[in-house]
Amino acid sequence: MDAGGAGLIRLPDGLEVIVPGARPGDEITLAYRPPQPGGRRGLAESFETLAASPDRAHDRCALAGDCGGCPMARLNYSKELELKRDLLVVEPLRAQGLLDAENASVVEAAVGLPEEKLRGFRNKAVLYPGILDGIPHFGYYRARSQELVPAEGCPQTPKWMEDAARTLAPFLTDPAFAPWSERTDEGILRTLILREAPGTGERMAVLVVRRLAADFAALEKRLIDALAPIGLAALLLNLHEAPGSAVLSFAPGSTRVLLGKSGIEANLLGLAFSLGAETFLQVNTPQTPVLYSLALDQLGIAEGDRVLDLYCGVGTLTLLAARRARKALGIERVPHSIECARTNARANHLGNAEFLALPVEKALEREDVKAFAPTLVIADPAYQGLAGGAAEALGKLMKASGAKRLAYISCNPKSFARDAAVLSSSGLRLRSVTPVDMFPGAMHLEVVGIFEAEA
Ligand SMILES: C[S@@+](CC[C@H](N)C(=O)[O-])C[C@H]1O[C@@H](n2cnc3c(N)ncnc32)[C@H](O)[C@@H]1O
Repeated sequence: MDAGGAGLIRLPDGLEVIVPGARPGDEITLAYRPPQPGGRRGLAESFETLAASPDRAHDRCALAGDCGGCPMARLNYSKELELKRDLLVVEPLRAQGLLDAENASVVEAAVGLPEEKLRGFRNKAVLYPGILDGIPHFGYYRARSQELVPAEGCPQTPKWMEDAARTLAPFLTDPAFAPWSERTDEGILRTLILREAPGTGERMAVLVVRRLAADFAALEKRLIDALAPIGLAALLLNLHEAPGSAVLSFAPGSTRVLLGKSGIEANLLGLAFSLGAETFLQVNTPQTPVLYSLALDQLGIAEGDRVLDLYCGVGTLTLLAARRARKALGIERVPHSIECARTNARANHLGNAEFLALPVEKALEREDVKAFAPTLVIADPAYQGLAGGAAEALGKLMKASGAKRLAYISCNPKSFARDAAVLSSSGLRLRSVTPVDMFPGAMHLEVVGIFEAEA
């Protein structure tokens, strides 16, 4: 398979042909378009399966072929984990020269979900409205397009989220709730965000609107009544007037409460966290504590440690680390997340956790951050990884402060491999890489990399 989840055939002359929909182990006949002159890869125009791969799964997702979000859901789960580990994690590390004879076995087997948790694991769904063949629906966009695929039947989505979407769909024919079109800028409703707080099960819905219709107040009452059986703890309205594909508006005053509270309360590994409309939290409920525990256990926090948590969001890992350490310092560039982190620290009576609202690449150059002199570091960056010189600056800071270990959690093994090469050349040894599957079915793996300071 290629890294996008399509089948890939290697011909004896070294050329490759991409066969979307085919799986490793399938026996097929195909017609294909050869590569462009100078190119290496051709594309299948059609294919016929003579014998299906023994690793094919037929019952994991009925939408897998149509929606394109989970190309791996047509394989059995153990094969999916094995392939994703090799394609997404081993290959980029090898390309960076990090898997030499000495380091060949640093990549562990991928940690997957138990079979019974492969359904309904999402705690967040971002659904788009649309009218398909005259019928109103909420759904996901088909991979690499803005074509709507109705969400009904998506195995990742909990049933109550499907029920909420089904309840609201008929309202889409009301002009005060009509689907917004990015192309024409007509309509009202941009997205429906549904969230469920891990640990407590509290439910939230956010209606993101491009504009408010004059008669929205009348509709509001009917929406609230219709949603009553869903048992929402929070129903919010987010006014998002800017063009573009950002899911909601972060502008002050853009979110108001229609029903219940302004946020929901989560409990993660025994600590309480407030979730607002826009708060970042890992989307996979059963796998989040697995990921965090693995990173914190492998970091090996002792009572006297000073833990620096980079890209800390609302302080989830900072506070979990603070519970085991002498002091923890979280750094994050979104000021609102830092406010939430401070509130979360107070709510959990963790007075040994502090937070700074700064871009990491700038913070690592500051004297007060250097003076914190961490003994251990956590980094959990966004897709871009330790960007803007942060990898080099982190290597220097860890050396200067004599920090023992770094736990680097990454949602993008490619930028992880790039950063691992920089960190390795600044005196940190890559001890282990554990892939953790946060998105079964999708071509995605999270990794936890542990780096040790060389003696
Ligand atoms: C993958 S999230 C991790 C959040 C947190 N560790 C958690 O598990 O909930 C990455 C975080 O990095 C923040 N971020 C992105 N770029 C940043 C930068 N240059 N400096 C600081 N924070 C940044 C994002 O706002 C986001 O909260």
